[in-house]
Amino acid sequence: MVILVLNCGSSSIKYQVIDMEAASSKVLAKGIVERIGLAEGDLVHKPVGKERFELRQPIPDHTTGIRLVLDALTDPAHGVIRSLDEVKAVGHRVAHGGEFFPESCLVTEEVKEKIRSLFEIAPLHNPANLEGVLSIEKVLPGVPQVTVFDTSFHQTIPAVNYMYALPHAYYDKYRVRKYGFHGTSHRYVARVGAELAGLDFLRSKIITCHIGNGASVTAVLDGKSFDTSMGFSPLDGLVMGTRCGQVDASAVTYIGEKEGMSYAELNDMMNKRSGVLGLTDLSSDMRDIDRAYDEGDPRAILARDMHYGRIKKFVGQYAAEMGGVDLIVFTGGVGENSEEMRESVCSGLEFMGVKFDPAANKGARGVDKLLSAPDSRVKVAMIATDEELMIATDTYNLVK
Ligand SMILES: Nc1ncnc2c1ncn2[C@@H]1O[C@H](COP(=O)(O)OP(=O)(O)O)[C@@H](O)[C@H]1O
Ligand SMILES: CC(=O)OP(=O)(O)O
Ligand SMILES: [Mg+2]
Repeated sequence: MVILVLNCGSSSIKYQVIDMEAASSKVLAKGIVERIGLAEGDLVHKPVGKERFELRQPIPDHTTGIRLVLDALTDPAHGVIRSLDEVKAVGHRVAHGGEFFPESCLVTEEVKEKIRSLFEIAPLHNPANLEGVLSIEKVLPGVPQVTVFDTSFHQTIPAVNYMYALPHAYYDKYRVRKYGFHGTSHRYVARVGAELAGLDFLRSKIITCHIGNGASVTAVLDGKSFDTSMGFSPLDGLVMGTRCGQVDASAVTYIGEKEGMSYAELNDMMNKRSGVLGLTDLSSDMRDIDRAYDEGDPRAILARDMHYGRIKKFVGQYAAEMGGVDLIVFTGGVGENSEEMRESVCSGLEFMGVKFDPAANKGARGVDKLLSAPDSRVKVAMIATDEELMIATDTYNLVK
C-alpha cells in the first residue's frame, strides 16, 4: 500500500512516499520544500534509485509547495509513481490537536472543523496542515487521509507541569494549559536514541532537543513525556526562527498599550516577527544567522547566543525535574546539522556528567551517532528525526 506523508512545518514541507506493504516498509521517495514565504524557496526531491531533482523559485505558501511536490512525484523523469491514483492513503502531520485528539485518526468533517478551531492558537501550523488536507481532497478525492498530532505524545505530562498559575476558571472554561508540540519527533528520537545508547527506553531519563525553525525541548521520563518547553501554543519556550519563546507576559501587554496594538497584532508580532528574525532584522533561517555570526555581525552573535543559551537552560531545568539525565538527544533541521549548536549546549555540563566528544560531533549529520565520550555518564546523541515514518505507520494501521 503506497502512502504519501505530508509534514507541513512552519517554513517547510517534508514528504515521503512509502510502500508499507513491501518487505520492510520501503521508501520510494523523500524530499523537502524549504524557505516557504521567503524570497527564494527550494524543493529537493530524492527519488530512491534515481537522480535527485532540485528546484529554486519563490514558494509563497504551502499550497504552492504541495503542488510542486505532487508534480515531482509523477514526473516522467524523476517521479516514483505513474499517477497519483497509486497513492492509497495520505498521512498528515497536524501541530495542534488540543484536548480533542489523544491519538491519530481518520479525517472526517468533524476532524477538519476541530483543526480549524485551533487556528488561532497555532497560526503558523494548523492552517498549513489543513491546507494540506484540503489540497489532497481536491486532487485525490475519496482517498483516506489520516492526521497525526504533535500534541498526542504530550498527553502524559502531569498537571503539575501543564497548568499555568492563572485563575483556574480559564482552564475550566477554555482549557488553557500547556499542550506541547513536536511530539511525534520527540517520541521517535527518544526511542531510537535510547537504543543507540544501549538504554532501556522505559526506564530512562532522556532530554530531547528538537531544534528546527520551530524548536522545543522535552523531558522524557520512563518512555513518557513529562515536561516540554512549548505550551498552550507553539510560541512558548525557546528562541525560534520567528517566534519569541518565553517572555514576561507583562512586557507584551506593555508593548500593546504603548503601540496601540490589538491582541491579534500582538500575536502576529510574537509568532511572525520575533525570534532570531526579530533580533537581527536579517533572517529566520539559521544558516543565514550562522553566516552573519561568522562575519562578526553583533546582532547575529547575540541572537545565536540567546538561542543556544536558552536550550541549555531547559536541559538544566529538565535534568533537575527528572532527578538526573541519562541521554541528551539533538534533532531537527538545526539539531541534525549544527555542530556549533550541539557543542555550545553541551559545553560546561561536565558537572552533571556530560563528557562531550568534539571529534565525534565534527561532521555528524544525516546518520544517527553518539556524540559523547565512551566514558561519559550522560550519553549525547544526534538522531535524524523521522516524523514521516511514524505518520506513515499510524496511517497504515488506521487504513489497512
Ligand atoms: N546545515 C545547517 N546548519 C544550520 N542550520 C541548518 C542547516 N540546515 C538546516 N538548518 C536549519 O534548520 C531549520 C529548519 O529546520 P526544520 O526542522 O526543517 O524546520 P521546521 O520543521 O520547523 O520548518 C532552518 O532554520 C535551517 O536554517
Ligand atoms: C510545532 C512547531 O513548531 O513545528 P515546526 O518546527 O515544524 O514549525
Ligand atoms: Mg518541523
